[in-house]
Amino acid sequence: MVSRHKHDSSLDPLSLAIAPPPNETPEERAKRLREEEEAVEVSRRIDAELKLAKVALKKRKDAVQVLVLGQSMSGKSTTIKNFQMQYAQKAWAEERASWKAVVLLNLVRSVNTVIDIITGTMEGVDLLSSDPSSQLTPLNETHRNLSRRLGVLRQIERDLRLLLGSGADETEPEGGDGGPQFTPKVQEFCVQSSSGWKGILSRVRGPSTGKENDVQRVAFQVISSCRDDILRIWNDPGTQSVLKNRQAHLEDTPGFFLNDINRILSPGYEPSDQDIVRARLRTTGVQEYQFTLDRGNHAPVDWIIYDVAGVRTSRAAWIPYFKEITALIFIAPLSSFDEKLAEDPRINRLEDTFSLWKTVCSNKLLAKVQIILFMNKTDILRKKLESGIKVKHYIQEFRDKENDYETVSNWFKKLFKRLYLANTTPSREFVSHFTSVIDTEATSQTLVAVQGAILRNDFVNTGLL
Ligand SMILES: Nc1nc2c(ncn2[C@@H]2O[C@H](COP(=O)(O)OP(=O)(O)OP(=O)(O)O)[C@@H](O)[C@H]2O)c(=O)[nH]1
Ligand SMILES: [Mg+2]
Repeated sequence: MVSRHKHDSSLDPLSLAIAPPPNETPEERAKRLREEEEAVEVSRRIDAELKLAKVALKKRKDAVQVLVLGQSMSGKSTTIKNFQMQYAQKAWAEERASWKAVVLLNLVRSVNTVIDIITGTMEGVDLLSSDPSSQLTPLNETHRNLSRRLGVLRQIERDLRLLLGSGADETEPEGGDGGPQFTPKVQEFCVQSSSGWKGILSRVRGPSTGKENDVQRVAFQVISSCRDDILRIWNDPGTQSVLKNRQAHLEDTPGFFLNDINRILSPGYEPSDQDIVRARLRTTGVQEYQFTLDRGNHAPVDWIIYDVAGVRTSRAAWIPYFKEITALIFIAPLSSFDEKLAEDPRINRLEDTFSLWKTVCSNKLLAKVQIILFMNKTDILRKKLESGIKVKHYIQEFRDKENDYETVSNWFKKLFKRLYLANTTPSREFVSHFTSVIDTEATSQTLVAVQGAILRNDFVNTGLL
């Protein structure tokens, strides 16, 4: 019969290994016990962290994940700002002050553009056209003096750009043209940041002190000291006539704040919601925003929205997100029918958008993803058409149709729908909205509709409906 031996630690190699030394002094014993306690504490902490990571991963998997896509300047970040304003009011309020530096940068950039055009005209260097009639200018010595005095704003623009990082530059660093298709440089551009604007916030304000950044403070002072000169040069009929002659419609360019200069330079200025949606800062890498959407009687739902860079060289960074997402919002700026891509002036911007749209609709990884089209910048489209710009001069297929807003916008919608139906997976519905995402009130209605549609679709896909 086999008898059970009482456990003998002298026979157990593990017990032997961790047993205290035979001649341990009281100090050594105290030290050993302290170290053992610390080790237990570290292990407990790791367990807790692992548990938290697991919960976070599950939360992420359960979240509604939305990718916002479109070419650069289409209005992706502005759409997400609307989401933030509506559903993440605390973060929105905390970040408000950080937009001041962006507004100031946008403002000085417009002034510097005006000065570039004026000095170019005065020196006989035609910046925007080769029209010989433009050599006759209504400019004089006053313009020259004002431009010279405002030269100090060049340094202010440089300082603010440095403060705000690479997104403050409209041009991409050197690096090849990927074309409208996705290039294979995924890793290189896949810079994930979960901080979004918070990164900028901490750069603009001291992260711990919350005090206004020196660069921003000096910029505000210098721009304030130039206010009268800026107003004189901007409101001058000669300047306006030169700008008109050069077809430099500054008022319609992103981040235009020259008409708000008195308000912006008043003491204690803080950007309004409208200022923030109108401010322009290019997205670099991928930024992530999280919201919890309260749904009245239903359980709240977590949302993760990804904002990506739209320039051609960054589009490869979109692909890894295709596998994760629930829905994709595609932003198509309709007003761009007469513009060229900044990164490749040979390509019409609307053609690039159509080409991207086709690629997205036919992408196999997105076969089950709900796609929602925002036909954006309708306010600028309307203005352009009313000012007499003819669509047929840029898109021949439009032919001799009426050049009014209703006809043009509905014709564009038909083109998007036709491309969609020819390329999408069967039974996926075509969902589209005409938008002007700087109109926050109208956009909030659109977002409610989008939210409902995405949740409904998600429930159907997960078998909950
Ligand atoms: N007038 C008008 N301006 C808009 C509209 N949508 C966006 N904008 C402006 O256009 C500029 C560019 O918008 P963003 O949201 O930064 O563009 P984006 O698609 O994120 O661009 P990238 O980050 O470069 O990819 C901003 O100054 C916006 O205020 C619109 O519907 N109407
Ligand atoms: Mg952006």
